[in-house]
Formats: sequence, structure tokens, C-alpha cells
Amino acid sequence: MAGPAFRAAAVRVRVPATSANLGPGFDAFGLALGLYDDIVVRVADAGLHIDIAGEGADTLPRDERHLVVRSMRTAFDRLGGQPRGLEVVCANRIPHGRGLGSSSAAIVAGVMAARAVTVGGAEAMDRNAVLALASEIEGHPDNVAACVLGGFTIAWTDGPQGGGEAHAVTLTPHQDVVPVVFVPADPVLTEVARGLLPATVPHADAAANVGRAALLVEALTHRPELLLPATEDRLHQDYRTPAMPLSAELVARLRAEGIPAVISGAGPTVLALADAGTAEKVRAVAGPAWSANRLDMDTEGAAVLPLAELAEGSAEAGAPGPGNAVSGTPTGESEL
Ligand SMILES: Nc1ncnc2c1ncn2[C@@H]1O[C@H](COP(=O)(O)OP(=O)(O)O)[C@@H](O)[C@H]1O
Ligand SMILES: N[C@@H](CCOP(=O)(O)O)C(=O)O
Repeated sequence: MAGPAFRAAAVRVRVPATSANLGPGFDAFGLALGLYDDIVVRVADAGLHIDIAGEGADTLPRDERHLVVRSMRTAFDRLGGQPRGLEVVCANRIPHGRGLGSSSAAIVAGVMAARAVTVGGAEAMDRNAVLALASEIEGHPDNVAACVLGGFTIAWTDGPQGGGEAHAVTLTPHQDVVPVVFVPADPVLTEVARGLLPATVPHADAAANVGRAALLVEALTHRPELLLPATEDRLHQDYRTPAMPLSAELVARLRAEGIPAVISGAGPTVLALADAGTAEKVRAVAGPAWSANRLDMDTEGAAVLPLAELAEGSAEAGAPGPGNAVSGTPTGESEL
């Protein structure tokens, strides 16, 4: 049987950073943030060529091991076949191994791009299918859901043990919420942080998280004044403290001052859910050892954009600017 046809034109995909868990919603909650990776993909006659600017330019492989490419390959298989060659250009702004969903963004970018360059790809694979496939590759659906759908997402998987097909709903976060992130210079890989979690947890801790997670849905969408109690967690953050003691200390200090702060994803980034009135206090409480970066919330999720916008929104990967760069020592206009 003949494989699929491919578009000759290049496609550009933009994917947001995400903060998973948000305290009690382990492997379920995600929030999309206004910080983006861009990839441009073109089907070629032969070979694989990868260009990388920004995060990971010095470290990522430029061959079939590259996560965007691996994800594209999986998606092409599902869509009926591989193209003869590929050119991939990555402009990376989401820091790696910091708990801001860089791996999910890379996976979603790859799946979205494969779908966009395949004739009939969007019809063959709708957004729910993108979410399911990207979650399967990532292994947990929380970042992927927020990355695909934007906004504040609640994800779940089928099956008695979880591991089945992923689904999600997206809600609109309250407009007064101001995410502020503190990104440590050194990474902690998600795999390592997941390895610190126990196989079982006390029933009382699970019960406490159920109540807080339910409350967080109301707090993040309608009543941000409840965010402090709503972001309490007993399932993962304490267990991970040995891998990120300074982040844990900052979370405790911010919370003691009444600021809803959590470990972002598997860490070590700290996320504070401030508002216009407290954003400056957040910076002051954190002190000079930490750089505070205020980010917008993203409500669109992964998008296939016209190539023309690449030139217009052409902030160099890694260059500081609103929504354009966060690094171990963030600087620029997005800094508080
Ligand atoms: N844009 C990207 N392109 C290729 N690989 C990526 C990209 N972003 C992340 N990765 C891969 O994912 C790893 C980080 O994933 P992970 O430990 O889950 O941290 P994060 O919290 O940033 O998702 C990187 O070390 C790299 O191997
Ligand atoms: N629920 C996951 C979230 C991992 O997010 P990341 O941004 O650190 O990849 C976990 O807590 O392990």
C-alpha cells in the first residue's frame, strides 16, 4: 500500500512551556505559560538535517535520537509512513530539566509537525489523538495536556492502573493570577525526581491531596484568594526535597509569607501564583539570590503558524524578552 503524501511547504509549530502538578494535582494538573519553543519542519528528498538554536544547542543530538525527531517518527508511523528526508530547525527557549515541560513541548512539537506536513494529517489525527500519542511518548499526561490545549488543564488516563489513553479538559485560569517562576541554574531530570517517589503513600496524605486538588480547580478559575490552601501537597514535593533543597526552602519561605508557591513539575523551578498586588512582594521575599521571572499564561496551546510569523516574531532563541527567554539566571524585560 502506498504511504501518505507530504506537503512540499515548510510548517512552523509553536509550543508553550508548562507547569505541571501545581501542588496537589500530581500527574493531573497543568498550566500553559507564555514561553515558547518554535520548530520549522520541511520534508526533503533524503536524509535528516537538524539545526538547533538556544537551549540545548551545545548538548542535544542532531540525529535520530533527537526527541522532536523521535516523536515525529512515531507520529509518521501512526499516520501511515515516513517521508524520505527531513529538515528540522529548532528555536528553543524553554529551559531543559527545570520542571517547565521542555520534554513535553518537544514531543508535542514533533507530533504536531508530523501531522501538519502529512496530507490529511489533521483529519487523521485530531487534537485528542495528539494528546493521547504525545502522552504515551512522555509517560504522563499533565504537561502534554497543557501544552496541547493551553490554559489550566486536568488530565487523566483510562484503565485501572492509569497507563491507558490520555484525555484532558481545559479551563480558563482567573485573569488576576500572575505566574512568577524562579529557575535554578542546575537541572534535575524528571526521571531522577520521579525516582525519589515512594511506591505507596499514606491514605491520609492521598485524602488530603484529593481535597486540595478539588479546591484548586475553584481557586485557579474563580477564587484566587484560596490559592494558598489549594496548593498544599503531600504526595510528591517533600519526597523530592533532597534533589532540590534550595527550591524547597524557597517554597516554604514564600508560603510562610502567604504566597501560593509550589515546585513546578518535577522541579527544581519554583512557581509562585501571585497577583498584580503581590508580584513585587514575591521578588522581595525570594531575595537577591533568586531571579524572579513573571510569565503570561498561555490559553491557546500548541499552534501551527504561518511561516511569515517566524520573521515577524523572530526573537532569537535564547534572547531575553517577554515570553522569549527564561534561563538559569534569567535577565531581561520579563524579570520583575
Ligand atoms: N527542545 C528539545 N529538543 C530535544 N530534546 C529536548 C528538548 N527539550 C527537552 N528535551 C529532552 O528532554 C530532556 C529534559 O526532560 P525532563 O527531564 O523531562 O525535563 P523538563 O522538566 O524540562 O521536561 C532534555 O535533557 C532533552 O533530552
Ligand atoms: N507530574 C510530573 C510532571 C513532570 O513535569 P516536568 O516539567 O518536570 O517534566 C512529575 O511530577 O513527575
